Amino acid sequence: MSTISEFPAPDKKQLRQRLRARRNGLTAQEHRDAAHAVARQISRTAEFIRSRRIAVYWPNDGEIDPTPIVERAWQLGKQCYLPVLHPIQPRRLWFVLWQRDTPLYPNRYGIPEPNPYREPRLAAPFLNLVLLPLVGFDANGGRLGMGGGFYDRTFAFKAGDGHIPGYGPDLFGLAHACQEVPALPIEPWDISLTAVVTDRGVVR
Ligand SMILES: Nc1nc2c(c(=O)[nH]1)N(C=O)[C@@H](CNc1ccc(C(=O)N[C@@H](CCC(=O)O)C(=O)O)cc1)CN2
Ligand SMILES: Nc1ncnc2c1ncn2[C@@H]1O[C@H](COP(=O)(O)OP(=O)(O)OP(=O)(O)O)[C@@H](O)[C@H]1O
Repeated sequence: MSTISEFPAPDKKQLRQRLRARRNGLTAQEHRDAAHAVARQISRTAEFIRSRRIAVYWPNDGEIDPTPIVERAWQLGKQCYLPVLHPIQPRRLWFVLWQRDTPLYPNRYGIPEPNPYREPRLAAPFLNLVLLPLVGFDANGGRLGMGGGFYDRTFAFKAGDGHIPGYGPDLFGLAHACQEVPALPIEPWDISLTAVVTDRGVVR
């Protein structure tokens, strides 16, 4: 019997709704404070300091706003990339360079993204660090995303048969501290995170 199946799988869809409502219930001031606290935590990590190419995201639906860390990265001469929905492969992401003056266009979910045919594009393995938005997390590295499996598919190369340990970017999940839940089911396809960064600290 596998350990995974011994956990009663909580209704992930319901959990997602509850956690999304929770972070959307934060005040504008709480969102700003959390964004700055998370930026401060990230900026101190060895991973951030050594990274030259960092994937971030455009905040959506009450997610931690990465703007303060993007500003910091730009000031330090690091390159930031935004996820772009892959035009052909379902539920995979491309990463496209995002500079101060890069025009952005809403994708099918209304999330702004750069034009992948006009701006430089980077394959996922060549990123050094990826900041990814979480809907929920637990103390054991369990994670809950929007449910599309976009990040799981895009970074599946970091695990499984034939993978090279340490190959590919570090992955930091970003979340409000209030997104923590006691236990999430770990699914076979879940990618493992290097750390979860919240406004309260870094959980490795
Ligand atoms: N800021 C941000 N950018 C991101 C992601 C993300 O989670 N956050 N993604 C991470 O995967 C990718 C896009 N995936 C997404 C998946 C679902 C929804 C979403 O809002 N879904 C709606 C249903 C929309 C529909 O049915 O058309 C919902 O769940 O309410 C948004 C983005 C790439 N960019
Ligand atoms: N590497 C993969 N190959 C094929 N299908 C996958 C892979 N990873 C995830 N999936 C599928 O994607 C779906 C969504 O997965 P899950 O609910 O774990 O998404 P999530 O982790 O919340 O989303 P995201 O990765 O976008 O943050 C699942 O039905 C799963 O079967």
